[in-house]
Amino acid sequence: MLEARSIIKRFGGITVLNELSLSLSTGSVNCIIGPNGCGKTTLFNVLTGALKPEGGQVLFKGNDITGLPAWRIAGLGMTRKFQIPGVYPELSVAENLIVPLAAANRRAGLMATLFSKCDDRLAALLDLCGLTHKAEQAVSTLAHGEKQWLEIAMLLAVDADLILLDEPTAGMSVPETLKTAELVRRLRTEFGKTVLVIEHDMSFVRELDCHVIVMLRGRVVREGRLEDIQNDPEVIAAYLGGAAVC
Ligand SMILES: Nc1ncnc2c1ncn2[C@@H]1O[C@H](COP(=O)(O)OP(=O)(O)OP(=O)(O)O)[C@@H](O)[C@H]1O
Repeated sequence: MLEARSIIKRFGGITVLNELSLSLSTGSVNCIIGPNGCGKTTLFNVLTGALKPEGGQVLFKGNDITGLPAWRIAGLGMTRKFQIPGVYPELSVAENLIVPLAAANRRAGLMATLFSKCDDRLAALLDLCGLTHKAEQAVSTLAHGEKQWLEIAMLLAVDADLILLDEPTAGMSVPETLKTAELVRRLRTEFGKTVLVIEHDMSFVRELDCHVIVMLRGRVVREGRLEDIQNDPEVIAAYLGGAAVC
């Protein structure tokens, strides 16, 4: 689905991504962990076209997308969630989902059925984010976690192949975090999506039970199951100067 080859990104004299390489297989859930400032968000910015790299190559579904503008990359099927929920607070939950559903229909050339074709998919998305009973409620009245889940469902509505989530559990309670892990797993199992998540919360990473990618100083230094990497000396040293990862 995605391959990053030797990506270099510098800000002034500082090299933030230092020949970073990674690849994501289609239909996989992947989680990037790494200490503050190691370049995780910068990587998302390069992958999605918000930043141009100084070196390297990004391949998405076999196409070279290096340096393409963000709107082109989004149109090719890569979508991203920021930490702060990007929802329309004055619209209802259902309306928030109908907007991206209609946009997807428009892209697919279904102009005559822009809204009428949304019904089945709307029900599935409301179920995914657990908000069927609040479909007509204004989004401004939702709890923080509910807004995050709604936005993930909105990403699904545009029918992207690759979904990038930047710290989706930030500010969530433990039950909300567990529910978010379940939702992200369903993106793969029920909808066949490829997912790449940045996350600091190790209980969430464990709950996701996915492929873990460890970043350190702008590179990928380890990959594998959480149970395999959590006792790695370099990974432990990267966190809190030696405290265990979990
Ligand atoms: N636009 C920018 N201009 C200059 N420096 C930047 C810019 N964006 C990021 N940086 C720097 O690049 C480094 C990596 O930042 P980045 O946000 O990618 O790290 P991160 O791993 O996502 O951190 P965190 O876990 O705290 O979110 C930091 O030193 C940051 O200050």
